[in-house]
Amino acid sequence: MLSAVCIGETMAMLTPVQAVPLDLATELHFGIGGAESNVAMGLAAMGLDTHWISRVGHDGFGTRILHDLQDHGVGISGVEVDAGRPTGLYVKVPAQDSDPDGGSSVLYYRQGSAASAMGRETLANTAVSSLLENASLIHLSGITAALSPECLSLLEAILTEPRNGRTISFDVNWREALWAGQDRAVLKRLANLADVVLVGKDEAEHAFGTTDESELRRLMPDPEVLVIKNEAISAISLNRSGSREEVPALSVAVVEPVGAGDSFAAGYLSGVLFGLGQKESLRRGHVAAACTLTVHGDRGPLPDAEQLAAILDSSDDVWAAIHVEDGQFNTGTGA
Ligand SMILES: Nc1ncnc2c1ncn2[C@@H]1O[C@H](COP(=O)(O)OP(=O)(O)OP(=O)(O)O)[C@@H](O)[C@H]1O
Ligand SMILES: O=C(O)C(=O)C[C@H](O)[C@H](O)CO
Repeated sequence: MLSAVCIGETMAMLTPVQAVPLDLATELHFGIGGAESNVAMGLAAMGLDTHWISRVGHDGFGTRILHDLQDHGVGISGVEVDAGRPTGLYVKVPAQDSDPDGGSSVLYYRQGSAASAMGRETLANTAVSSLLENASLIHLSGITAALSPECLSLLEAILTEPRNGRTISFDVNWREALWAGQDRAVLKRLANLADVVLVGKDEAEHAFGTTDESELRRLMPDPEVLVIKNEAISAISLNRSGSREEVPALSVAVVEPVGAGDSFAAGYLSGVLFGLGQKESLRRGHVAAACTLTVHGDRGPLPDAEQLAAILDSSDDVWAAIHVEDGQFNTGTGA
């Protein structure tokens, strides 16, 4: 059976209930957020046997994270509970009207968290090693590399193990606040050890100093596939063999962009795992991202299986006419 394993930190997430600056908030909504566990939930929603490897504190935040993941069908046998360190926390402040780029801002309280203490020795945990050994896909991200030197060495250990038929994907997931004063060159090194690399054009500038497609491929020659996402425009996959596929993004009435990259990763990687071609996999990425873009929060529900299949199989003309709003996919053609 195909199985996927995602590794990384998930935090408790607090966000003002009303769209007001944090100091004026009277109520905070309590949820959870973590890029790699978002991917895990997305892969589980696509019908894959999916597991999450991480560490949480022995506290209510950690317990909530474990329950939420289980509720979404993600296996948690590879999660350690650390009695000596807390679960990480972040606060997401919604976009303000005065905000020129309309983005929400994030405050992290994750230094010294349970997950940031993961390291090479995590691989000695028998549940963890057996999940990794049996995985068809292992998904990692650049966020983990920035959490601590121990977390970085965990990624290096996983990426340099013999593959034995496994695929390792690496989402660059640039997070500005985590890289201040750290050497971002490690991201290029890690990416070149992976089989599939995903990066947003906006992130590429920060992480690699360029958004140019050929230059990015020159900097990352080793992965079998490099996927470059360009928000509302398109996503491009560049194969090591030289082939290139570009699929336009869907037209979406965006409510909030957070989590779209994770949903894209889940959709795209589900295609890779099911053995589909690049065009089909990129389309799956766009569809999953569109579902998330039309909701508040890190993940939106997918269309039912029948509609999903119809959208994914649509002609290029129908694809170009699709508009997504409130989680509804409309083609205007009745298709
Ligand atoms: N305005 C938009 N309209 C339509 N689709 C979009 C839009 N913005 C993002 N997407 C979808 O979300 C995917 C990921 O977006 P983006 O290029 O921002 O990646 P990212 O920077 O990795 O995301 P994240 O900030 O979540 O990590 C895109 O490939 C596309 O499918
Ligand atoms: O920013 C991070 O480190 C997170 O993992 C929190 C969010 O869930 C993430 O930004 C969405 O991708």
